[in-house]
Amino acid sequence: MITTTALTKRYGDFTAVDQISFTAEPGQVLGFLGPNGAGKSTTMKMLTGFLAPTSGRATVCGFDVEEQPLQAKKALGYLPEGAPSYGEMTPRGFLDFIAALRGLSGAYRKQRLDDVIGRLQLEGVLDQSIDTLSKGFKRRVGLAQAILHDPKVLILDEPTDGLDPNQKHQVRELINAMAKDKVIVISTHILEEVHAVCNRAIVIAGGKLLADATPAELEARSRYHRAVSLTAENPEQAKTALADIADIASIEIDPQDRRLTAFPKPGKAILAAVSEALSSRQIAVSELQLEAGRLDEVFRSITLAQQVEGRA
Ligand SMILES: Nc1ncnc2c1ncn2[C@@H]1O[C@H](COP(=O)(O)OP(=O)(O)OP(=O)(O)O)[C@@H](O)[C@H]1O
Repeated sequence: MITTTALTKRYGDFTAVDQISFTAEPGQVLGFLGPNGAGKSTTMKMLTGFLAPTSGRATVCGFDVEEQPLQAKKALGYLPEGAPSYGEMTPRGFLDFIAALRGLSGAYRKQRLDDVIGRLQLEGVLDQSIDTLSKGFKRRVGLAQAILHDPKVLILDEPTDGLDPNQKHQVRELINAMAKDKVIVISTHILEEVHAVCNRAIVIAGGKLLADATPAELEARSRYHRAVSLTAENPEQAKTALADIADIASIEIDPQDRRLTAFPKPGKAILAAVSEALSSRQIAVSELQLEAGRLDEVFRSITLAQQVEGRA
């Protein structure tokens, strides 16, 4: 389990992280979402003991990160932003070095090394210097060192950054496979990643925690939540056919792709009425979809509102 209590980092007059408090339990994959410079990495660095907070505190598995740093660090694995720094080492040498630092020995050490090398598919590059690896392999070596001691808490700063779509998929599967009994915190800009791996999302902007919810709860804040969108041969004609449905608040036709979206009045369900109105007027529709909500739109509205407030 991890907790932060009013965790704050100031650089002179500038507040990079502003009183962030949350608790995360095993089984949670918590996504830190936020625009560039939001304070995600700084929060992670304070959680992992790499940066001292100006005020507030963080605990990992009950250990205060500042007062009991060794116990806290033992319980966590950390993938920092970017790549591992020991570029002249090979992945084999680097992982051996980390295994020694983590105090792994004997059969367990071999089992853990084999496990992470296999999971991250590093077999083919074990003896090549890290400097000469592709960005994706560097990232995978970084991930391997983070999970080598099978920690209870994993803090992963943009774990899929620099990976190609197949590798992204593999790393997301790896995170899902490890999620059951660990607390995993990942930072990301990629909203589809939140869908793919997170069961909870914290939105940070301007150093402040602005939302803490499940991805579905965030989507429910979208104006697209429970909207019905469709592609029709003649969208204007479809719009006219839907005009009399009392529970529709508004209808928009996208000027780019000509897709029609009908937005329900608060709390209303309109899918059945839309289908009925279209079929009774025999309007051809190639595709019709009930929307869950759009995370990108919710993300924009939360973080832009903070920017406006921050400037005021
Ligand atoms: N050592 C420092 N001195 C002054 N300002 C800093 C320092 N380190 C970070 N900052 C500032 O703190 C803010 C938060 O940075 P941070 O790296 O935590 O953001 P982030 O959310 O991780 O961004 P990104 O998504 O771009 O990685 C930024 O405005 C950054 O410029």
